[in-house]
Amino acid sequence: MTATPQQPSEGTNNRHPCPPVLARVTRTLAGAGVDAPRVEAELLAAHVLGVPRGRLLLVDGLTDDQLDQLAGLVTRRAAREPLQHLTGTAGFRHLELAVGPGVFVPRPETELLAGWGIDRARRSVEPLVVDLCSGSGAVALAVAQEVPTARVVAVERSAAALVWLRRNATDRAAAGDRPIEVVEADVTAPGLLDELAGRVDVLLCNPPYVPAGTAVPPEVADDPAEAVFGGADGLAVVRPVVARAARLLRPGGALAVEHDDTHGRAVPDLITADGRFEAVTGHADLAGRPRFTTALRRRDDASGPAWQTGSS
Ligand SMILES: C[S@@+](CC[C@H](N)C(=O)[O-])C[C@H]1O[C@@H](n2cnc3c(N)ncnc32)[C@H](O)[C@@H]1O
Repeated sequence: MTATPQQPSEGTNNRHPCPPVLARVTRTLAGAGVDAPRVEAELLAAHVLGVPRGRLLLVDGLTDDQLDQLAGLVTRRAAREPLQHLTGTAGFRHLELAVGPGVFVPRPETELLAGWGIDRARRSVEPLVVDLCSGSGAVALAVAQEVPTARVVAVERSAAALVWLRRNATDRAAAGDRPIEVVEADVTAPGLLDELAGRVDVLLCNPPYVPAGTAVPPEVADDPAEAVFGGADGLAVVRPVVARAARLLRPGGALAVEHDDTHGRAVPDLITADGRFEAVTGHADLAGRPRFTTALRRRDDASGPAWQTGSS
């Protein structure tokens, strides 16, 4: 799309009607290899106009200034800057989260993991839910919104991500959701949240899991590397998280861990091999690829409950 505003045509009152603008933006984004160019064209135009996407065609076109602003955003998006960094927000289930450089942009596939966790949490009266590797707070805040009786603890290590997490947590609390507890910590640290050992009802985690060296699309390259890459085999954070989950969950408590689509066997095997889980189940994402694994903390722990012995 050209950044030069068009001359207003007679009768448009200095307005550029949306349909042809959207068509041009769509062509530009498609040419840049953006996956859903029409949807993104509409989202960018809606952002500039300050209206919901569904109301775009009811708007009386864009002004010259708005067209300029849109052209600037389209240029950046065509250079594959993430859409959510341009709009400053990311939708996640029923939430609109603030995101930007320094924090992982929440993905639609993680909504499924969050939904599974929410369903499990609703089975307890006042569930204790832990979200490890919390990033923007997407999973933790979705639970807090959808399970108002839940006590939710969100753990994140990155100072940059924590800024967004705390901002989103403050915004949601101001909107009336039960405040979540934000913990700055390394989820692989021995002793993490030991004070909750054996008491957690649901533990959710979307860790960095892409094997180091894997080629990723430009938008993913804009996410912080520590949010994306999980060591040589992609399991460097998953392994200690599973051990920690076994220690923190109560008997019968529920675990869900997101993983790479190449780990559809490795993560269920790893959880099973721990010996403290049962009902280990793989789940696919919206595209049908293996995406997260769930399990329940065994009630009959033959090796003795780790949460009583002090081991991790
Ligand atoms: C894939 S992102 C997930 C963010 C969020 N849960 C979501 O689903 O959108 C992984 C997050 O884990 C954080 N992280 C990576 N290693 C960590 C560690 N050892 N301890 C705590 N957080 C870590 C990263 O900073 C990043 O925010």
